[in-house]
Amino acid sequence: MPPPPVIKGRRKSVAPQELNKGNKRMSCVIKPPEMQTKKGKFGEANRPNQKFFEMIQIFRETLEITPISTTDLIEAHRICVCIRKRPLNKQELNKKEIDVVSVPGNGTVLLHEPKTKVDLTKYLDNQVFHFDYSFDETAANDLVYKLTAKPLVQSIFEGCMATCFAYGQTGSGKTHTMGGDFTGKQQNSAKGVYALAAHDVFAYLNHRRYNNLDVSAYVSFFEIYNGKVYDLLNNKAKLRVMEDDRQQVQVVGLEEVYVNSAEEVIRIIQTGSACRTSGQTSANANSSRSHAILQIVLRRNDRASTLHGKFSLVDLAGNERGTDVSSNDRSTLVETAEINRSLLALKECIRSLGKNSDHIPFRMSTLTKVLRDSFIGEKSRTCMIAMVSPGMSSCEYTMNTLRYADRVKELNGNVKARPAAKAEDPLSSSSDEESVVETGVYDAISKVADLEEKVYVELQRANELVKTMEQTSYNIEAGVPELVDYSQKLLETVLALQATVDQERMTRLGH
Ligand SMILES: Nc1ncnc2c1ncn2[C@@H]1O[C@H](COP(=O)(O)OP(=O)(O)OP(=O)(O)O)[C@@H](O)[C@H]1O
Repeated sequence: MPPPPVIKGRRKSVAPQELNKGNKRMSCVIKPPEMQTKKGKFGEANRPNQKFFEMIQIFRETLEITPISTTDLIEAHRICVCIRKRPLNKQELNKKEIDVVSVPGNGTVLLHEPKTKVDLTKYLDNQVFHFDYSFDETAANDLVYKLTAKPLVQSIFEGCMATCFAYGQTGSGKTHTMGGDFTGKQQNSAKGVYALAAHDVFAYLNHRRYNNLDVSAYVSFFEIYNGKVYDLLNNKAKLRVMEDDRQQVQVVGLEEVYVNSAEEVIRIIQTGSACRTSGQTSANANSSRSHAILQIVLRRNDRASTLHGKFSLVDLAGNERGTDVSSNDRSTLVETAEINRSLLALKECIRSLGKNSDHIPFRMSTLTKVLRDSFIGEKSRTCMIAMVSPGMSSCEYTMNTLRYADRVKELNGNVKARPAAKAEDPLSSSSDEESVVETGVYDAISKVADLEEKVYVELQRANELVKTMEQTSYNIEAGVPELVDYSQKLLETVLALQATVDQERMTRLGH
């Protein structure tokens, strides 16, 4: 068996080429006879998947680990994407689940996918991913916060619209990261990204550098479930999302509470979280099927309470809903379509922001609609913390999470500011030619945009239809999956169409 590659040193600089070329597959095969000791070097031989466990251990022994720490340089990112792995939990340990995720540091994450060939030879398909930061199971919330959300807090004092997303499978640690860690069933709200950000907001508010800003802080907390907005600070009142002529999106009637200290914000978070989970049973845990959004808003102390900066912290719905279409339950299918749409739209909006694209597909979901500010203009800052569960049984979901985060990250680093418009030279014939070509491109783009809008309207209709059908007693079980499937395909077509147009435009404009 060839030795697996070694990861050395700091990210991108001294890591071996194989791991630096992007996301790679590496195979590691162990033939059965080599591992037939009853209780060998790696402990219990009666663990299910013991062979895979041993292969992963052998692989890990070759990895050079560079632990991440609070003293690491914090790089300024307009879009930051990182991965956080949680430890195996009690249940997983009891089931002797094996840990298939390695985090050697420097932003690298490896997923060791256990595979079996037709001749029953077991092997690992090792997938390598690179992100801005990667946190292993020992990383505490404050370390994750310091490198991800903390830089965004300061940005809102500079007038930015900052957004931090917690993405991942149910049970992967989104709420643990955002809302605080658990001791038994008790959540320590003071130790989550929400609370740590609130502390820093007040630290900056009281700092002399921002004394002259004359702003105050306000908090709102709401959730989006099945495309509808519910106010968590007002007994889950259902709210409407409206867009005015200037494309400004408003959540009508959303409670915005003036706050004077971090402790007040923590109390509000506790009230909102309690409201979010009230009335739920374990069979109806819609907290993992809804997106929760905490917004800390800075408003000037003028008459109009003008918006100065905003920090949106989003605990997203479990992404396994996005892939789980096997269920025949109608409401689950509708939910799935909705979560699918919002997570796809979110990815495309962040990618459009990364590409400096003029067209941001924010209308594709309620989530992206209410976060429209976050995707527009030079003053947008985004951070995505993608959580992964380490167990072998979560392997497929973990791969989905890593791929999603990777797509969000894909264009990062290649982002250039758009070049200033060239002054027109009436004597230059080539400039005439160029402008003809560009006009052609823009015509094409606007035609495709119209088409896209029409497809979107159709998509909305299809979804409305699903909802209406859901409310009737007519037996429509067979029709719903087809409709959901149809709307999903339609959405994917639209997004692909839009990606092609954006790519074309970037190429023609020389980006
Ligand atoms: N980094 C971590 N360290 C220790 N325990 C963790 C970590 N992340 C998550 N856990 C534990 O794992 C369990 C599930 O985490 P959590 O509730 O945060 O998942 P989630 O992704 O928010 O799920 P859902 O989508 O259902 O809300 C909790 O008991 C939590 O305490």
